[in-house]
Amino acid sequence: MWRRVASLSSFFSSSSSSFLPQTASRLNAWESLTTGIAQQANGVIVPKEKTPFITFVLGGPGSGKGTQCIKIVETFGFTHLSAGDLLRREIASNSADGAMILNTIKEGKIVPSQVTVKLLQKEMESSDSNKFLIDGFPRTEENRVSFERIIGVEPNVVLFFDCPEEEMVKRVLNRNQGRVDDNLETIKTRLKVFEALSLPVINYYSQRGKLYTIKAVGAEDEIFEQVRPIFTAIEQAVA
Ligand SMILES: Nc1ncnc2c1ncn2[C@@H]1O[C@H](COP(=O)(O)OP(=O)(O)OP(=O)(O)O)[C@@H](O)[C@H]1O
Ligand SMILES: O=c1ccn([C@@H]2O[C@H](COP(=O)(O)O)[C@@H](O)[C@H]2O)c(=O)[nH]1
Ligand SMILES: [Mg+2]
Repeated sequence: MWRRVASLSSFFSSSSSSFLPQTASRLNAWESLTTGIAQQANGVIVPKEKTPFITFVLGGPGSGKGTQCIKIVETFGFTHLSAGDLLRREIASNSADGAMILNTIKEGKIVPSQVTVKLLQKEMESSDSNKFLIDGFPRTEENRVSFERIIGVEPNVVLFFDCPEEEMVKRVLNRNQGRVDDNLETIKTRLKVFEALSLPVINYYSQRGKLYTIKAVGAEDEIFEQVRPIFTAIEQAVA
Protein backbone atom coordinates (compact mmCIF):
# COMPACT_ATOMS: atom_id res chain seq x y z
CA MET A 1 0.00 0.00 0.00
CA TRP A 2 1.32 3.46 -0.91
CA ARG A 3 1.14 6.32 1.50
CA ARG A 4 2.29 9.87 1.07
CA VAL A 5 3.84 11.80 3.91
CA ALA A 6 4.24 15.57 3.90
CA SER A 7 7.52 16.82 2.43
CA LEU A 8 10.16 17.86 4.93
CA SER A 9 11.84 20.21 2.53
CA SER A 10 11.17 23.25 4.67
CA PHE A 11 13.33 21.80 7.45
CA PHE A 12 16.43 21.62 5.36
CA SER A 13 18.72 23.79 3.36
CA SER A 14 20.46 22.64 0.20
CA SER A 15 23.98 21.39 0.51
CA SER A 16 26.74 21.07 -2.00
CA SER A 17 29.77 18.88 -2.42
CA SER A 18 33.19 19.50 -3.82
CA PHE A 19 32.80 16.13 -5.56
CA LEU A 20 29.41 16.76 -7.07
CA PRO A 21 28.68 18.76 -10.19
CA GLN A 22 25.24 19.80 -9.05
CA THR A 23 23.81 21.16 -5.86
CA ALA A 24 22.24 18.53 -3.66
CA SER A 25 18.51 18.74 -3.47
CA ARG A 26 16.27 19.23 -0.49
CA LEU A 27 14.88 16.30 1.38
CA ASN A 28 11.61 15.05 -0.01
CA ALA A 29 12.47 11.45 0.64
CA TRP A 30 9.31 10.77 2.57
CA GLU A 31 7.51 10.36 -0.68
CA SER A 32 9.26 7.02 -1.08
CA LEU A 33 8.77 5.91 2.50
CA THR A 34 5.93 3.78 1.45
CA THR A 35 7.53 1.25 -0.88
CA GLY A 36 8.30 -1.08 2.03
CA ILE A 37 9.94 -4.46 2.25
CA ALA A 38 7.74 -7.20 0.89
CA GLN A 39 8.11 -10.79 1.95
CA GLN A 40 6.95 -13.75 -0.10
CA ALA A 41 4.61 -16.15 1.72
CA ASN A 42 3.01 -19.00 -0.22
CA GLY A 43 3.49 -17.07 -3.42
CA VAL A 44 1.71 -14.04 -2.02
CA ILE A 45 3.55 -10.77 -1.44
CA VAL A 46 2.85 -9.73 2.13
CA PRO A 47 4.13 -6.31 3.19
CA LYS A 48 5.99 -6.18 6.48
CA GLU A 49 3.86 -4.71 9.23
CA LYS A 50 5.82 -1.48 9.33
CA THR A 51 7.77 0.05 6.50
CA PRO A 52 11.44 0.57 7.39
CA PHE A 53 13.07 3.96 7.34
CA ILE A 54 16.35 3.55 5.50
CA THR A 55 19.32 5.90 5.46
CA PHE A 56 22.26 5.10 3.21
CA VAL A 57 25.52 6.48 4.61
CA LEU A 58 28.04 7.10 1.85
CA GLY A 59 31.49 8.64 1.51
CA GLY A 60 35.04 7.72 0.61
CA PRO A 61 37.31 5.45 2.64
CA GLY A 62 38.06 7.07 5.98
CA SER A 63 35.54 9.88 5.52
CA GLY A 64 34.10 9.08 8.96
CA LYS A 65 30.94 7.13 8.11
CA GLY A 66 31.35 4.55 10.86
CA THR A 67 32.32 7.18 13.45
CA GLN A 68 29.24 9.29 12.74
CA CYS A 69 26.94 6.25 12.56
CA ILE A 70 27.88 5.44 16.16
CA LYS A 71 26.80 8.94 17.18
CA ILE A 72 23.54 8.69 15.23
CA VAL A 73 22.77 5.37 16.93
CA GLU A 74 23.54 6.85 20.39
CA THR A 75 21.39 9.92 19.79
CA PHE A 76 18.58 8.71 17.56
CA GLY A 77 18.45 4.95 18.11
CA PHE A 78 18.89 3.72 14.56
CA THR A 79 20.20 0.23 13.83
CA HIS A 80 23.62 0.43 12.22
CA LEU A 81 24.39 -2.04 9.43
CA SER A 82 27.89 -1.59 8.07
CA ALA A 83 28.22 -3.51 4.79
CA GLY A 84 32.00 -3.71 5.29
CA ASP A 85 31.54 -5.14 8.81
CA LEU A 86 29.07 -7.74 7.53
CA LEU A 87 31.55 -8.77 4.84
CA ARG A 88 34.39 -8.96 7.39
CA ARG A 89 32.15 -11.12 9.58
CA GLU A 90 31.71 -13.51 6.64
CA ILE A 91 35.48 -13.76 6.30
CA ALA A 92 35.88 -14.42 10.03
CA SER A 93 33.22 -17.14 9.99
CA ASN A 94 34.95 -19.00 7.14
CA SER A 95 31.77 -18.97 5.08
CA ALA A 96 31.73 -20.26 1.50
CA ASP A 97 32.24 -16.73 0.17
CA GLY A 98 34.88 -15.84 2.77
CA ALA A 99 37.99 -16.31 0.62
CA MET A 100 36.51 -14.42 -2.31
CA ILE A 101 35.44 -11.56 -0.03
CA LEU A 102 38.87 -11.37 1.59
CA ASN A 103 40.63 -11.16 -1.79
CA THR A 104 38.21 -8.53 -3.02
CA ILE A 105 38.67 -6.37 0.09
CA LYS A 106 42.46 -6.75 -0.03
CA GLU A 107 42.37 -5.47 -3.61
CA GLY A 108 40.05 -2.59 -2.70
CA LYS A 109 37.45 -3.80 -5.18
CA ILE A 110 33.71 -4.42 -4.81
CA VAL A 111 32.16 -7.71 -3.69
CA PRO A 112 29.35 -8.96 -6.01
CA SER A 113 26.07 -7.22 -5.22
CA GLN A 114 24.17 -10.43 -4.64
CA VAL A 115 26.47 -11.38 -1.75
CA THR A 116 26.27 -8.01 0.02
CA VAL A 117 22.54 -7.52 -0.50
CA LYS A 118 21.85 -11.00 0.88
CA LEU A 119 23.79 -10.15 4.04
CA LEU A 120 21.93 -6.86 4.46
CA GLN A 121 18.60 -8.56 3.81
CA LYS A 122 19.26 -11.18 6.47
CA GLU A 123 20.10 -8.51 9.04
CA MET A 124 17.10 -6.37 8.22
CA GLU A 125 14.63 -9.24 8.22
CA SER A 126 15.85 -10.62 11.52
CA SER A 127 15.84 -7.21 13.21
CA ASP A 128 13.06 -5.83 15.36
CA SER A 129 14.17 -2.37 14.36
CA ASN A 130 12.39 -0.30 11.80
CA LYS A 131 15.05 2.32 11.13
CA PHE A 132 18.37 1.42 9.60
CA LEU A 133 21.63 3.17 8.83
CA ILE A 134 23.20 1.26 5.95
CA ASP A 135 26.85 2.29 6.07
CA GLY A 136 29.14 1.96 3.05
CA PHE A 137 26.49 0.65 0.67
CA PRO A 138 25.54 0.98 -2.21
CA ARG A 139 29.01 1.47 -3.67
CA THR A 140 28.05 1.02 -7.30
CA GLU A 141 25.03 1.57 -9.48
CA GLU A 142 24.77 -2.20 -9.73
CA ASN A 143 24.69 -2.42 -5.90
CA ARG A 144 21.93 0.17 -5.84
CA VAL A 145 19.78 -1.57 -8.44
CA SER A 146 20.27 -4.97 -6.76
CA PHE A 147 19.19 -3.58 -3.39
CA GLU A 148 16.07 -2.06 -4.87
CA ARG A 149 15.24 -5.26 -6.77
CA ILE A 150 15.92 -7.74 -3.97
CA ILE A 151 14.81 -5.71 -0.94
CA GLY A 152 12.09 -3.85 -2.80
CA VAL A 153 12.64 -0.49 -1.17
CA GLU A 154 14.51 2.75 -1.78
CA PRO A 155 16.33 4.73 0.89
CA ASN A 156 14.46 7.61 2.46
CA VAL A 157 17.59 9.65 3.09
CA VAL A 158 21.17 9.45 1.80
CA LEU A 159 24.04 11.05 3.71
CA PHE A 160 27.29 11.82 1.92
CA PHE A 161 30.36 12.49 4.05
CA ASP A 162 32.42 14.67 1.76
CA CYS A 163 36.08 14.67 2.72
CA PRO A 164 39.26 15.67 0.85
CA GLU A 165 41.36 12.73 -0.35
CA GLU A 166 44.49 13.67 1.61
CA GLU A 167 42.48 13.75 4.85
CA MET A 168 40.90 10.36 4.08
CA VAL A 169 44.31 8.81 3.38
CA LYS A 170 45.72 10.24 6.61
CA ARG A 171 42.82 8.89 8.66
CA VAL A 172 42.91 5.43 7.11
CA LEU A 173 46.66 5.08 7.58
CA ASN A 174 46.26 6.10 11.24
CA ARG A 175 43.25 3.88 11.90
CA ASN A 176 45.26 1.04 13.38
CA GLN A 177 42.47 -1.54 13.53
CA GLY A 178 44.39 -4.22 11.66
CA ARG A 179 42.27 -3.96 8.52
CA VAL A 180 43.82 -5.71 5.49
CA ASP A 181 42.84 -2.78 3.27
CA ASP A 182 44.34 0.01 5.39
CA ASN A 183 47.56 0.31 3.42
CA LEU A 184 48.67 2.83 0.82
CA GLU A 185 48.39 0.52 -2.16
CA THR A 186 44.83 -0.60 -1.40
CA ILE A 187 43.75 2.91 -0.46
CA LYS A 188 44.80 4.15 -3.89
CA THR A 189 42.50 1.59 -5.51
CA ARG A 190 39.69 2.30 -3.04
CA LEU A 191 39.85 6.00 -3.88
CA LYS A 192 39.75 5.26 -7.62
CA VAL A 193 36.84 2.87 -7.14
CA PHE A 194 35.04 5.48 -5.05
CA GLU A 195 35.42 8.14 -7.71
CA ALA A 196 34.57 5.91 -10.67
CA LEU A 197 31.81 3.74 -9.21
CA SER A 198 30.44 5.30 -6.02
CA LEU A 199 30.16 8.96 -7.03
CA PRO A 200 27.60 8.09 -9.74
CA VAL A 201 25.41 6.59 -6.99
CA ILE A 202 25.76 9.79 -4.96
CA ASN A 203 24.85 11.84 -8.03
CA TYR A 204 21.84 9.63 -8.61
CA TYR A 205 20.48 10.31 -5.14
CA SER A 206 21.24 14.00 -5.46
CA GLN A 207 19.07 14.08 -8.55
CA ARG A 208 16.36 12.20 -6.67
CA GLY A 209 16.36 14.90 -3.96
CA LYS A 210 17.46 12.49 -1.24
CA LEU A 211 21.05 13.57 -0.71
CA TYR A 212 22.46 15.40 2.31
CA THR A 213 26.08 16.38 1.99
CA ILE A 214 28.07 16.71 5.19
CA LYS A 215 31.40 18.53 5.16
CA ALA A 216 33.41 15.80 6.84
CA VAL A 217 36.41 17.82 8.01
CA GLY A 218 36.97 19.08 11.53
CA ALA A 219 36.31 17.55 14.91
CA GLU A 220 33.97 14.56 15.10
CA ASP A 221 31.50 16.45 17.32
CA GLU A 222 31.45 19.43 14.97
CA ILE A 223 30.65 17.14 12.06
CA PHE A 224 27.86 15.54 14.08
CA GLU A 225 26.30 19.00 14.52
CA GLN A 226 25.67 18.97 10.74
CA VAL A 227 24.09 15.52 11.01
CA ARG A 228 21.93 16.15 14.08
CA PRO A 229 19.34 18.51 12.49
CA ILE A 230 18.61 16.04 9.72
CA PHE A 231 17.62 13.33 12.19
CA THR A 232 15.90 15.77 14.54
CA ALA A 233 13.63 16.79 11.67
CA ILE A 234 12.99 13.17 10.78
CA GLU A 235 11.97 12.46 14.39
CA GLN A 236 9.67 15.47 14.43
CA ALA A 237 8.07 14.45 11.16
CA VAL A 238 7.27 10.91 12.23
CA ALA A 239 6.12 11.85 15.74
N1 LIG B 1 36.46 14.06 12.16
C1 LIG B 1 37.51 13.26 12.29
N2 LIG B 1 38.72 13.76 12.46
C2 LIG B 1 39.80 12.96 12.60
N3 LIG B 1 39.74 11.60 12.57
C3 LIG B 1 38.53 11.05 12.39
C4 LIG B 1 37.36 11.84 12.24
N4 LIG B 1 36.31 11.01 12.08
C5 LIG B 1 36.80 9.77 12.11
N5 LIG B 1 38.13 9.77 12.31
C6 LIG B 1 39.04 8.64 12.39
O1 LIG B 1 39.35 8.28 11.04
C7 LIG B 1 39.37 6.88 10.88
C8 LIG B 1 38.34 6.51 9.84
O2 LIG B 1 37.04 6.78 10.34
P1 LIG B 1 35.83 5.79 10.05
O3 LIG B 1 36.28 4.40 10.32
O4 LIG B 1 34.66 6.31 10.78
O5 LIG B 1 35.67 6.03 8.49
P2 LIG B 1 34.80 5.23 7.42
O6 LIG B 1 34.21 6.24 6.52
O7 LIG B 1 33.87 4.31 8.11
O8 LIG B 1 35.93 4.44 6.65
P3 LIG B 1 35.82 3.08 5.81
O9 LIG B 1 35.00 3.35 4.60
O10 LIG B 1 37.23 2.78 5.45
O11 LIG B 1 35.20 2.05 6.72
C9 LIG B 1 39.10 6.28 12.24
O12 LIG B 1 40.35 5.96 12.85
C10 LIG B 1 38.40 7.41 13.00
O13 LIG B 1 38.64 7.35 14.39
O1 LIG C 1 28.92 -2.74 -0.05
C1 LIG C 1 30.13 -3.01 0.10
C2 LIG C 1 30.86 -2.61 1.22
C3 LIG C 1 32.18 -2.93 1.32
N1 LIG C 1 32.78 -3.63 0.35
C4 LIG C 1 34.19 -4.04 0.47
O2 LIG C 1 34.64 -3.92 1.82
C5 LIG C 1 35.68 -2.95 1.91
C6 LIG C 1 35.63 -2.24 3.21
O3 LIG C 1 34.39 -1.56 3.33
P1 LIG C 1 34.23 -0.37 4.42
O4 LIG C 1 32.88 0.22 4.18
O5 LIG C 1 35.31 0.58 4.12
O6 LIG C 1 34.36 -1.00 5.75
C7 LIG C 1 35.53 -2.09 0.66
O7 LIG C 1 36.71 -1.44 0.24
C8 LIG C 1 35.11 -3.15 -0.36
O8 LIG C 1 36.21 -3.91 -0.77
C9 LIG C 1 32.08 -4.05 -0.76
O9 LIG C 1 32.63 -4.70 -1.66
N2 LIG C 1 30.77 -3.72 -0.85
MG1 LIG D 1 33.61 2.23 8.00
